[in-house]
Amino acid sequence: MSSLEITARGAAADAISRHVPQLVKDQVASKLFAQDATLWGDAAEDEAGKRLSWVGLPRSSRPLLGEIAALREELRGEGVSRIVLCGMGGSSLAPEVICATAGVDIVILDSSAPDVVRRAVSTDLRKTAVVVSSKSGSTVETDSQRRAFEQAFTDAGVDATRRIIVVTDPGSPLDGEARTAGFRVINADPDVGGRYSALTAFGLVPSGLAGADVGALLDDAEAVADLLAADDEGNPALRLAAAMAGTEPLRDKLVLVDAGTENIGFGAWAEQLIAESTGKDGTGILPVVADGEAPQHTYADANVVRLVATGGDDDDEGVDGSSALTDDGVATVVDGRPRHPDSIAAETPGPADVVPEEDLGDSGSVITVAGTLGAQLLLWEAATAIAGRLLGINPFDQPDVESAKEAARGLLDQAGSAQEEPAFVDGSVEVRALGGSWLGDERTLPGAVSALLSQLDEKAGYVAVMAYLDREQDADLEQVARELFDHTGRPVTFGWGPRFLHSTGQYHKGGPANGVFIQVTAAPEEDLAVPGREFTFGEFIAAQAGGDAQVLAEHGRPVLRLHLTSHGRGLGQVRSALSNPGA
Ligand SMILES: O=P(O)(O)OC[C@H]1O[C@](O)(CO)[C@@H](O)[C@@H]1O
Repeated sequence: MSSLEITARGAAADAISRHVPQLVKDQVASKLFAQDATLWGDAAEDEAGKRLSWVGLPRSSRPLLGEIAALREELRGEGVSRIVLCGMGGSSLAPEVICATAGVDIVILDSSAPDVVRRAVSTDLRKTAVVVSSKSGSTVETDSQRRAFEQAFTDAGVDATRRIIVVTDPGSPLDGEARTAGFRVINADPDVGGRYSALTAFGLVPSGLAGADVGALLDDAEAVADLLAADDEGNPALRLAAAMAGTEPLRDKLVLVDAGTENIGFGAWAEQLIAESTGKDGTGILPVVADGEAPQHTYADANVVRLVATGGDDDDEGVDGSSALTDDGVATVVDGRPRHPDSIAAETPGPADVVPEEDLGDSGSVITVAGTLGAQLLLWEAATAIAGRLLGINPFDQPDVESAKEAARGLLDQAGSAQEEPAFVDGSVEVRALGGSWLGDERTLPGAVSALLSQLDEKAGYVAVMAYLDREQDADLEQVARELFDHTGRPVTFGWGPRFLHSTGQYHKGGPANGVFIQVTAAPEEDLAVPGREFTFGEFIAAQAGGDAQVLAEHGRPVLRLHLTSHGRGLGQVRSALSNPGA
């Protein structure tokens, strides 16, 4: 029996009733799984035509399993007990969730901060194997990380060609370079985009080498593939897509709440999939990852997704617009009675009765999702692609990401040139304000935070905190997202830089122009050279932050740049100012 369950309340249930019949009528599910590239309109057809192979991965990825198992045994035989994954966005987010959920260790290196890279390359090197994953083969963070590891292995007298495994598209720049250098290379399916690549070699190789049961992951995905391809009102992908992107007016803040799911860190993976797929042409769905005890997201544009443990959650049973898989197929619950969609469609052609708004408690729109990780990876990929059709956008391109990379390259070329002068310095924090004259005559850090928050659109806005720091050692900073939410009553996202540039970065620049941005950077304890390159890791991450801030400001977004000249003291000041805005 498959274990995929979607229930919905309020506006989300109403959206399901309103949109799913048409999606069934248009045969969207079966066309998607037949890789029909016309589903998103003419402008998207070319890109979609080379980005749909993921629908077949539960089967087409099977040949990888033997190769991964053999490689894992070979490495263990050589004393390898530590797997490091160098990769950004879709090249590392899935393995992080797969391994956390499987309870196996893996080190994810998705940072260009010198202190973070140094820690990764100088720990247990003799027991370490490194997977270098990059679909394009041209991501500068990943290339720099590889260079650092290659140098470290050489310095330690370890044969790097025995310890570096490369995953990349056939024919990418990295493919050729790695084979020439003698590294093992595993090619991935080129017709799958990064954020849809969880069930390709990008998700499976590092996870399998770390000890996760990737065969079971494919089994769980395969168990629901036919259900997700069915033109049927009980299809969970159709329901989730409608609930995500079909509310009227659109509730475009999708709050992902860990409400007991066994899929650890799932929100961080879904965040890139949803934000980078939908955040363009001035529209999109903003994932707001609310880990832990979620505060009440009761603002009118919130759509709350409760990720519950597989096996269901009795809070919402018997509620309209829900679909639950049972042994005998799919039942949709209407008026508390399990009914097959066919019988419902016959009897109730219009929207099924929606639970009255006043009965919804705090949130006007709630979606509850349960399912194994393998099943949910395929579910959310299908739902996001279908949501793109409902939003009228191409879910397979990321047009605005390149602009930030280009700006970063430009700043690297000027590397060493002094950054623009700060507006002022408060203790150990340099303060810069971009994207308008909103700072006014504020000359304290708390005052600057208040000035930025005064730009926040109270009906549709969000705050994005972007910390180019060490997500292990500075992890506590993430709590400011909750504190800023409590203060503003508006959604707050928190991203570690440059990691978020490959996740929500597209949305920040291409999505609705209603974000206000707080960027935190720091001088490294000690810089680190990038072997063979004319810049250091410290110069690179500073250029990434500067480039992103520049592009955001060019898009008219207000950006508050906070640079710590002394890590400890500066971080304390920033924590205090963000925890008590206007204090
Ligand atoms: O796997 P690559 O090509 O290194 O790209 C990493 C990530 O960067 C992006 O291309 C842009 O953010 C993502 O779509 C992708 O997952």
